[in-house]
Amino acid sequence: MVIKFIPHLRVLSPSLPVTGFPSMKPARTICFNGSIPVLNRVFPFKLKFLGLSPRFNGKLITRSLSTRPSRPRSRASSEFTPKIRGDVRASKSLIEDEAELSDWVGELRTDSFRGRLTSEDEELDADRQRNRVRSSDRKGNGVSVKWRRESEFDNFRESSKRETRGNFGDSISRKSRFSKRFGGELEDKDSDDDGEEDDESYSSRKSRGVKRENTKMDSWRGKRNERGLGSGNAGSGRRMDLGRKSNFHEEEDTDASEEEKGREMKGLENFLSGEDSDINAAAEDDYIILRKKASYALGLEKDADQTVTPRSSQGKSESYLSETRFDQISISPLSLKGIKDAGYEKMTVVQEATLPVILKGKDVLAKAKTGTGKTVAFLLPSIEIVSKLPPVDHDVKRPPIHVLVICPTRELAIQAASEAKKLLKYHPSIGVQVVIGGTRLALEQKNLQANPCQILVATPGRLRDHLENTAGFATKLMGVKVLVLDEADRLLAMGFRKDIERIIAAVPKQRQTLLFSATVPEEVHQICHIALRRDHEFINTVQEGTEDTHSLVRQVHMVAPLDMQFSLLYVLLKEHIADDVDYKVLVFCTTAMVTKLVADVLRELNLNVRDPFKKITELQNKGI
Ligand SMILES: Nc1ncnc2c1ncn2[C@@H]1O[C@H](COP(=O)(O)OP(=O)(O)OP(=O)(O)O)[C@@H](O)[C@H]1O
Repeated sequence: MVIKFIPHLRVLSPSLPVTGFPSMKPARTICFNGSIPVLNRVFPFKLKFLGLSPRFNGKLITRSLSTRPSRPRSRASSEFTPKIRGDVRASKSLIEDEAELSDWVGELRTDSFRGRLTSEDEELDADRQRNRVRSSDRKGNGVSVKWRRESEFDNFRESSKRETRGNFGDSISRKSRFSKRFGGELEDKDSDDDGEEDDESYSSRKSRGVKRENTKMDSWRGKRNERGLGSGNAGSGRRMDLGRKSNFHEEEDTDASEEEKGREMKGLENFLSGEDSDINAAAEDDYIILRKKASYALGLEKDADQTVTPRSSQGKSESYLSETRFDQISISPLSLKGIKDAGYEKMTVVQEATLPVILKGKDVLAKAKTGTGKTVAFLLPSIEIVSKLPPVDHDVKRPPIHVLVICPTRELAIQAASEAKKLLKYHPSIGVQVVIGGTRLALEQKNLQANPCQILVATPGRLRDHLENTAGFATKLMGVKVLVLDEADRLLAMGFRKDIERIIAAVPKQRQTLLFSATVPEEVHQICHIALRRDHEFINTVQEGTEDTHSLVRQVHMVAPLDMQFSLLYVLLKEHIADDVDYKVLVFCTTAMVTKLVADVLRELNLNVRDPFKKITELQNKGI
């Protein structure tokens, strides 16, 4: 039976354009340059016309998701300004990103964006807006900044579509209906340099488009009026607005050719025409491609073109279980019962290799990958050693601690203590306690006093704290028979060397020391010199050439432009959830603020999101 020691966990980072870990194999990279209609459906007025990852003059540009017209911006940082990706990243602070996201989410939370999840709702809404604003149009309101922005997006979408074609392999070489139509017209335009003709065709297009323009513009204007964003120049009309748009382009891109202008007008016309069914269809196509790519990346579907990276790098068994059962080695019946109740029957490779040696009383340096059962490997023999010691007299003022386990993190310490509790189920006289940073020292002192324990699991900083500030603690440590340094490499990498040296000095020299580590760099060797006896045994369960990462943890990374990262995250989550109803996904974001926003938006999208901050507040309230 193959046992998963680590749940199938996928690590997605929506906010990092380059998500890489040292051990991560870039199995496949997904670069996607289309727009994603997922959010368009959910937040139609927010993202509908945001072409994603456009290119400008062959260079990648990004645009902000924010639609706040009220925020004053310098022209250089205008949302319409084509930006080189690197420049944007460098110049835009996280705080700005957060502020924009915050506004965006704030708007999403308003009632006006609720309940528009169906196309019917969208249509109803659009009708309402059209009717509402038709009257305001008669009053001569100018076209809003938003309109201009959307036209601009449309143009960018177009240039993006054309220029990124081919970047996406076969998937993008299939022209979307939108780009086909548009591309075809452009070709005609290219072969025709007659400016008059351009004007003519422009004005005929324009006249064709007026009615539609009203419809679409009204919608935006209505929206803008709703939000009290001003009305522009009274009586200026559309002509002026169009002029404004052209001026904008002249200012932004002095090199814009006639062809480009024509293209803009075309894009504008397409936008004004309201024929967004084609856009949606193209976006729908792109969405399907993205979904497919995501499925392949997550291993939910087999990609005909790509070979799926085997989970086990060397094609070996994924199981870390050995053939030896726990009842085949000499451990007490009470421990065996605990093991059975925990659901363990066979030992893992590291347990099989270390248990007999530790039970013989030898010091051990064990190298084993994370998640391979190290905790049981050091706890079980430790429990056996304690169970053979004479019971502690209840009258003793400072009952000794016999086993001291040092873990690098609070989580690992809690995990080890709970594993110990499982194994101690039938050893009622042996107690286990945990002391970790981030909790109240006084509370721990009280607990140690009230419930003496023979096994103590601790993080180094807090243990040192107790050594220096808890009365009688140093005396208790003088009873240590077994010292365990779990994840020694991490302990040292996290800068606990001084603390460890202090702890080693505080426990008796006559003891057994077990040092478990996933890697054995020079620093670990140095600690071995201080902590382990010379005749210690080095047990290595990591075969040469195997990767550091657990073979059951599948890793892929995708590179996506900032402005489509949320959409991509959403698609991936939906794919994963559809595949696994008992889903558990951790999403890491750059800052606490972004984390909260992403959680809020995912919740708006009806995903079951655990609020990362709620848990912390709960723990703080409980005084932990
Ligand atoms: N012999 C076994 N049979 C089946 N499951 C086991 C066995 N030993 C341990 N496990 C389970 O395997 C999982 C991983 O074990 P454990 O946490 O001890 O690994 P680890 O190497 O200490 O990992 P980490 O480095 O993260 O602490 C746990 O859920 C544990 O309950």
